[in-house]
Order: sequence, then structure tokens, then C-alpha cells
Amino acid sequence: MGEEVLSIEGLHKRFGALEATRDVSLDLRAGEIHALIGPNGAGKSTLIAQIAGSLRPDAGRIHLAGRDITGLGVAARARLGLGRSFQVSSLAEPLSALRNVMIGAQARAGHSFRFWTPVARDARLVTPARKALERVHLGQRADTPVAALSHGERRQVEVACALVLEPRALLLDEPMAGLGPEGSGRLTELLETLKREVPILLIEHDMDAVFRLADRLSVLVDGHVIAHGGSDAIRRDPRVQEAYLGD
Ligand SMILES: Nc1ncnc2c1ncn2[C@@H]1O[C@H](COP(=O)(O)OP(=O)(O)OP(=O)(O)O)[C@@H](O)[C@H]1O
Repeated sequence: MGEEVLSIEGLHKRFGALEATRDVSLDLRAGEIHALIGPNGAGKSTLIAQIAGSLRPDAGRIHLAGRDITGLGVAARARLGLGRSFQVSSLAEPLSALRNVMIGAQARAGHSFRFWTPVARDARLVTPARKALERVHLGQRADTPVAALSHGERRQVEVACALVLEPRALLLDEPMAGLGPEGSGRLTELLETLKREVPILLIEHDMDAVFRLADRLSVLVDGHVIAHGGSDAIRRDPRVQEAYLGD
């Protein structure tokens, strides 16, 4: 296995009486896709929010490339190399794919780009944004308005937005949602290639995609990791089968 890029140790999060995250520890290693799966309400989004920095854990630590990022905010984590895509699309439809990725770069980097520089003229953004679109095989569509892109291509633009700051690790939250077989097939192929450059922590409900893509899986139930391992072991695990049969 590759070296550890992201590590989560003993994370806890409580909402009133509800323990949404209970002593969760997991890591992400270079070259891999680690899938986080679990039935509805298991706590996947709550965990991702804590890793991304939009939600503070009550206890536990998060390290990125050996650095403790537990106390940092979203933009600081992005600048240190944590890329993420969102469950709900945040793309601006009338703007080109390129402009969307540039805006994504500016938003993620926070104050490190001067806010009074018009996004379109900031050369520091054009080159990385074009490169990010090429990495998701959309170089030819860079100047096309997002409104004219297919659903699958929009997802690729969202991945490009997450890639533009050259992250060390990627958090992808349900990238296959709403895609047909063709779109999800194309995205699956893309992620298979991309993981060699950037390891991916993947939350996904599409189990075909998960079992095809994941090198390791962690199964979350009631805020707790009940099983961890490779696809075959997870598929056969009676605790996992029981959790999903009840879903
Ligand atoms: N801000 C909040 N305040 C109170 N309870 C919350 C809050 N956010 C999430 N929860 C609760 O925490 C639990 C875990 O929710 P979460 O959305 O993380 O699950 P999930 O695994 O992402 O679910 P899904 O697959 O349906 O998206 C649920 O019981 C949810 O109702």
C-alpha cells in the first residue's frame, strides 16, 4: 500500500442526544480509492463535513500529509491540499466550464487570490483551470457553457473544480448520483485513472461503481465503522449484509 495521505483518528460528533460519528478512524493512502459506504442516515455526510472542515468534531484528530488540520477551516484545508466535490452541484450554468473551474479555484483558495482581480483576467487561474479540465478529459469543452454540457460532463467539471488546486487527496461525495449507465461508466473510468495521481475518499450509493472502483471500503452504520476491507470481504461480511437488508 502507498503512503498515508489522510488520516482520521477517533472522530466523534454529537447532535444533541444523537451520536452521528462514533469513534471513527480511517486512512487514505497514495494510489487508492477508499470508499465509505453505509445506509441512509449512517453518518457519511457528517463525517465528510468534518474532514472537509465545515463541521467541527467534538473529539478526534485529522491529519493531511502528516500535518494536523483538525483546527483549520475549509479554505485553509483546501490550500493545504484537500480537494472536494459536493453532493449538490454548485456550477454556474451560463458560464463556461473554464470559468466555473476558475471560480472554483478562487473560492477554494480563499484570500490567497486577490478578490478585486476579475476572475477572467487572472492568468494564475487560467492555466491551472485548463489543466484541470484536461485531466478530466474535457479540454475540448473548456469554452462551452455548462448549460450545454451533459449531466456526466458537468460531473467531470465538478471533479476539475476539486482538482484545480492540485490536491493531495480528493473527497468525492456521490459523484455518480443522477448519472445514467454511460455517464457513470465514463466517470468510473476517469476515477480509475485519476486515483494514481490523487487518492480518493469516495462516498457513493452506486454499489456497482463502488465495488468496481474501491481498493478498500469502510462501512458506516449508526455513525460507527462496522467493517473495513477489500470488496470481496465486504460483500461477504454478514454484518454488512444485515445493515443493507434493513435499509
Ligand atoms: N446538523 C444536524 N443536526 C442534527 N442532526 C443531524 C445534523 N446533520 C445530520 N444529522 C443526523 O445525523 C445522522 C447522520 O446523517 P448524515 O446525513 O451524516 O447521514 P448519511 O449517511 O450522509 O445519509 P444519506 O446517505 O441519507 O445522505 C442522521 O440521523 C441525521 O438526521
